[in-house]
Amino acid sequence: MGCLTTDTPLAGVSLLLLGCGKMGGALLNGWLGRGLEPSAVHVVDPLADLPAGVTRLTAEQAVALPPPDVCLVAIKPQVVPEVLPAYAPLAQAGTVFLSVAAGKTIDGLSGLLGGDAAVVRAMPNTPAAVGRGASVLCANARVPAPTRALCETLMAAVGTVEWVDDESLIDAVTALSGGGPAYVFLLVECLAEAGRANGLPADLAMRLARSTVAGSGALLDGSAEDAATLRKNVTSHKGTTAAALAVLMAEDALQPMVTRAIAAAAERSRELAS
Ligand SMILES: NC(=O)C1=CN([C@@H]2O[C@H](COP(=O)(O)OP(=O)(O)OC[C@H]3O[C@@H](n4cnc5c(N)ncnc54)[C@H](O)[C@@H]3O)[C@@H](O)[C@H]2O)C=CC1
Ligand SMILES: O=C(O)[C@@H]1CCC=N1
Repeated sequence: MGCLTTDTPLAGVSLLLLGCGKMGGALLNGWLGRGLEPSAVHVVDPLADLPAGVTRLTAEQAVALPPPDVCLVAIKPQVVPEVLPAYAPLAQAGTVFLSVAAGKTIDGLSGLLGGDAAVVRAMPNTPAAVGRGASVLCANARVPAPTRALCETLMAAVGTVEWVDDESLIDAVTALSGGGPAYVFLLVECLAEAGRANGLPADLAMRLARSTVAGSGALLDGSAEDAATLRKNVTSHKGTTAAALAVLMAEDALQPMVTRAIAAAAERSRELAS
């Protein structure tokens, strides 16, 4: 297993990526930016553009090489059942499979890898590309403590990490933080469109929407206050924000809609298990 140090925690870790699209690529960019050596990374992905120094392999080549410390599974959930069995020899040789595939359960993944694989199921999000991801991890009993620590080190290198023992929670995690960046970006789009509808030039509205959401995220991140307090700090008594929040916080407005959206995503995650 790769040697971990606090200075360069990713130095010496060997990695195989199955899939280097939006999420696999975001994680890889984050890891390379934090000291992972490109020469220690092999990727099986027929289509993705790869960063300089990273080697592309076929599945046959990947299983013929010495087993990597970690195999990241970042292919679409729908192709996992047909793709994963070819990598069973790596599982038998001690590689831990770190899967970010939505919905795919630890038992299901382990079964595709021969039945007794060490599997960590993770749900990250794309801000990992800039070191600001949020991941939740869950491991099976076959993952020894040092391997668990290695997976935590990898995910912690690109953002916050939390562990859960109850794997069923990962469906709601997927709905909230896995897809969460999309909802925030939609808010930017909605703000920009609302600004345009209220008379602003479209490009100015989009610039204001982007910097308002990014700035609010930075303020939230650096603040000891909770989100409700930061919201109240903006809201003057009988002022303009209060007028907007009366619409957004009406009984049938944003909260029930967001709760329904998260429930729909969690249900889709459960469906993707099979
Ligand atoms: N995009 C996101 O924000 C997040 C995605 N995920 C999960 O990450 C996984 C990947 O999703 P995305 O990156 O969004 O999809 P994507 O379509 O961008 O990437 C998938 C990649 O897999 C490659 N691929 C297809 N067949 C392959 C094979 N047989 N062997 C190796 N590579 C193959 C494709 O060429 C593509 O580059 C999914 O399981 C998804 O649930 C998890 C958290 C967030
Ligand atoms: O939309 C999806 O299924 C994946 C999982 C979380 C974010 N993207």
